[in-house]
Amino acid sequence: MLLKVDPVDSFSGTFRVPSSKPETQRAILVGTLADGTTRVFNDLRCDETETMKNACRAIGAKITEHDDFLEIEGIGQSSPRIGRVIQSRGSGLVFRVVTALASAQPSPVVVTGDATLRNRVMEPLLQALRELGADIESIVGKDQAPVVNWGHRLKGGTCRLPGDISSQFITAILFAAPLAEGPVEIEVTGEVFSKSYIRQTLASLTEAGIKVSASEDMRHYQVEPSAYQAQDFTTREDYTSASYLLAAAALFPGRTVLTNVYGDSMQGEFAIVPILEQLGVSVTFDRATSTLTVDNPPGSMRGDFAVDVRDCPNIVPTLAALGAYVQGSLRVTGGRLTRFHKASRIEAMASELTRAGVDIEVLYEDGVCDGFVVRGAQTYPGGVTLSSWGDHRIFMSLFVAGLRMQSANRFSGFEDVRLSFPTFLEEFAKAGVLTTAVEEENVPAEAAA
Ligand SMILES: O=C(O)C1=C[C@@H](OP(=O)(O)O)[C@@H](O)[C@H](O)C1
Ligand SMILES: C=C(OP(=O)(O)O)C(=O)O
Repeated sequence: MLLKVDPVDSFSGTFRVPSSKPETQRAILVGTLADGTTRVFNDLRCDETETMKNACRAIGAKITEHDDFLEIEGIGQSSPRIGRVIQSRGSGLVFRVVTALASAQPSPVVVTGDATLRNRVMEPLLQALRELGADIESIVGKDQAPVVNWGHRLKGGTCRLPGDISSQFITAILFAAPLAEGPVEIEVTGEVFSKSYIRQTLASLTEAGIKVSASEDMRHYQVEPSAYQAQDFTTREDYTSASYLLAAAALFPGRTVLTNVYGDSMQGEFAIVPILEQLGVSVTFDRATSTLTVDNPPGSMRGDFAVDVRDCPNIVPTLAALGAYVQGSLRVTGGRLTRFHKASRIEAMASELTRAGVDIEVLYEDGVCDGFVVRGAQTYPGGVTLSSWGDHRIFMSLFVAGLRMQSANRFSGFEDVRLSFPTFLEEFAKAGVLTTAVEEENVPAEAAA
């Protein structure tokens, strides 16, 4: 099925931002590894947090979903009692952290995932776990998922990881390190990208009572064997999900209000707020009502803008969509990590937006695609079929880009919003965005070409 989405003349109203996926996933992990009961209020319910819950249940946690909070009975000091096969579906974070945790228990475990996950880079993590004493093998022999962890425990010591492939490798070792028999040191080589996600991990561990320290440049970490302590969490808003609503608000003059917004997030994608301000859009937080108001004056988004995304990788596709309407140019650099995400996100956005008539050029550094420059226009004809490349964030970004085109577009991959933003279509429907699921064979030949 494809989703036909009609463009709109205006965008305004009140919309609810989903709770944070990274915060919810980290809280589930801490609750699982802690002794006693953890409650996670305002948690995000979506496929990828469900995958984390199921993986944690397989580790031995008891997780109950109440109306407005999760209750987790953790496994505490007992070593993880991991089921024989753990399914991480498409979630990089689940696969990487659970693979590391599986190293800290005594019997064999297979960790696997879907076709997308099985294509993602895992070799540096497996290598680092081996340096710490894990006996881990890739079943397909390419150091990718699925893996079997033979369960010879995590001894400790020093491991090395690259900083420019995925911060989730560092997060994974940090979560497992307190369970090792001795202290763990992580040395990161090369530049460290996605630091905001490592900071979120460090904050979760510190609040849980783990003895962890990090150097200022985030290239050196030390973790002592220590116990996770149960606690209550309240999850804040997700700025990657918010970015789609904020970008839509920036495409049309007027006022938009977002709810479930608290304004003190550690997520690097909070950068979408200062970026909008740079583009001439006003953003005001009201802590008393937990809302954010966007006032977009006519004539915003004019000029030449440059953004570095090395600390906010997940808004790269959103920025490409936004850039399609910047009267001047938007130059985005530092996005090289996104080629290791669910899709190669810069290539995906450049390819699909080019098909829609957008002037977007991929920027390469050291031979790898690192960013793009997009020279926007007032509008585009639309009437095209755009692929999500199997990636929820590509679908949501292209959907936003289509809102100001002249005629309806069709998109693949709309079902994938359930991974991170299950209410995406309902929220956009509040602004009058009309969507219709259509059979693929009904697509006119010229649109499908
Ligand atoms: O730890 C996390 O929750 C995440 C870390 C980041 O991964 P990368 O460092 O691979 O970009 C981010 O892009 C991903 O969406 C979530
Ligand atoms: C965090 C994401 O994915 P992953 O955990 O698979 O990297 C995402 O795309 O939102």
